[in-house]
Amino acid sequence: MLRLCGLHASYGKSEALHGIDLQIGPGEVVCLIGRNGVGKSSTMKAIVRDQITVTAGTVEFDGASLDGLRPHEIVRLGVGYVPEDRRVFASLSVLENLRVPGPVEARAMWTLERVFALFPQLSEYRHRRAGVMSGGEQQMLSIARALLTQPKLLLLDEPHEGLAPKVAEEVVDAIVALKREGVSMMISEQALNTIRRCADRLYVVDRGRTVWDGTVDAFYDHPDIARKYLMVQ
Ligand SMILES: Nc1ncnc2c1ncn2[C@@H]1O[C@H](COP(=O)(O)OP(=O)(O)OP(=O)(O)O)[C@@H](O)[C@H]1O
Repeated sequence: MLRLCGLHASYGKSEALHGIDLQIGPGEVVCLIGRNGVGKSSTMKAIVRDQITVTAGTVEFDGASLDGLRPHEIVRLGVGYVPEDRRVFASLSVLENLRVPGPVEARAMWTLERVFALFPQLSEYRHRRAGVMSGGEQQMLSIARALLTQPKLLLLDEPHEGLAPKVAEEVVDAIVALKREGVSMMISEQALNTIRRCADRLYVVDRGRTVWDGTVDAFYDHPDIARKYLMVQ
């Protein structure tokens, strides 16, 4: 479904990714893990061409190269993106934010009714301005809006960053529900309990490169990997 090969990418003249290799199959949930600043967010940005420029390597989605496509064209092909900063429109209501992706066909996989069933608070607050909602509610809104683009693959960048533990747990519950629905996801994640609940496989990123990948069980069988690449040095 998604394949990154030898990906290099830069912010202006500053190269942030120096060789990312990864793939995600249909229905798979893959977590990117690694210390702060190693390139997890940049990998997602490189896939959707957000702020960063791909300078070498390839990104293929459903067998076709994403080279030369603009962000909205990549979304239209089926890559949903929930950025770390959520980017809800603060002055618009929940409902207006959810209408941003455009009209949804009645037989689409994700309709307003279905995203409201996943996030009942959004239904309750549908006329509330997004800017006055809590961080957790804004995160749910950002995920719901991405689902309404009918993604085949959802990229979630640190989905519960900065949220209170109870709200963070609700967001993780929603991710688990999406996994049960068969939604393919790439999640930038630091919390090991989330990884245990959601991930099929992991990629460890270090200094702009993928340095290890394997199943969650294999990761826990190799504590040296966590010591080397995740502990603060
Ligand atoms: N908009 C930007 N302009 C210039 N450099 C950037 C920008 N965003 C990130 N970087 C740099 O790119 C490198 C990778 O950052 P990135 O945000 O991808 O890391 P990360 O693994 O997602 O970390 P975190 O968990 O802290 O978000 C870092 O050196 C960071 O300073």
